[in-house]
Amino acid sequence: MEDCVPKEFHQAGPVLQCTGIERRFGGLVAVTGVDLSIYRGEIFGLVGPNGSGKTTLTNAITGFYPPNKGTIKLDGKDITGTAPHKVAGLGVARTFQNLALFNGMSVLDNILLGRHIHMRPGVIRTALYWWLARPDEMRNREIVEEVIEFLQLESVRHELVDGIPIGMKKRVELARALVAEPHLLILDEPMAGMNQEEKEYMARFILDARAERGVSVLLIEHSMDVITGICDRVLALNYGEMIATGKPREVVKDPRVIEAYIGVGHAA
Ligand SMILES: Nc1ncnc2c1ncn2[C@@H]1O[C@H](COP(=O)(O)OP(=O)(O)OP(=O)(O)O)[C@@H](O)[C@H]1O
Repeated sequence: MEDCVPKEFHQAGPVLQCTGIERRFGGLVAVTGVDLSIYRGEIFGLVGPNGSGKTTLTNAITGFYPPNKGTIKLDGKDITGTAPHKVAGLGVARTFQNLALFNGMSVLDNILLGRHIHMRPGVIRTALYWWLARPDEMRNREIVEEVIEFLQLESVRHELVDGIPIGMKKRVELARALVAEPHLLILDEPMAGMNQEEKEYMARFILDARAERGVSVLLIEHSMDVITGICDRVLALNYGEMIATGKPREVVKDPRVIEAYIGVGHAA
């Protein structure tokens, strides 16, 4: 697997290393024997048919469903089983397959929520507002403004998220993840439900986030055009197991991947 890591990423070293990951739900083995390394600055794709274990793997990494077996290292440090809020505090941000925005709140307020991991509450802090809390608040506002501009959300900033189109909602979710200033960004189907133009915008934003904000990305995506267009490497899962890994153009042509998607194996 390491053989196909482009040289520039290999030199930068891994940000995430998963080894022998297994997660069961009762008798169901959702993910088993998964090894995966993401290098600094890489955009790493995760593909597989519905129910193949992609979300379960990301839930294991982010601490929502800790693995039953295996280890997860972030920046070389073992974080296996670490609680989700702590994993977030270590620089991992994610978006969800089903939008997790707060309806009834504005775009701006939804994005501001992404800063919560950098907010330090406390009685003394509040009492010393001008000396301690205010600089933090200014930084929060500054980064939020920066990300709103970066993702071109200016025109909808005061609108309720309920009323904006799906493509914009997905962008708001990305904004909320980016304001946390992550170094690893996990995107669970960020282009689901989008039209072609919206997809192209989102692909551009992901590439720019890597280039301008230095994030590494784990991208779950069904569209093979997107995978071959923006990912450096890709891992394909089926029934919770790794079936192919490597360069996107090779993985999408792999007969096991084609079979998994077409469902030939399911019929047998
Ligand atoms: N909380 C849970 N409890 C029980 N089973 C679960 C749970 N979460 C996932 N599963 C099961 O684990 C398997 C893998 O599901 P998972 O959602 O990880 O797949 P996926 O590849 O992300 O699918 P999709 O593309 O549809 O999102 C499925 O059989 C699913 O039903």
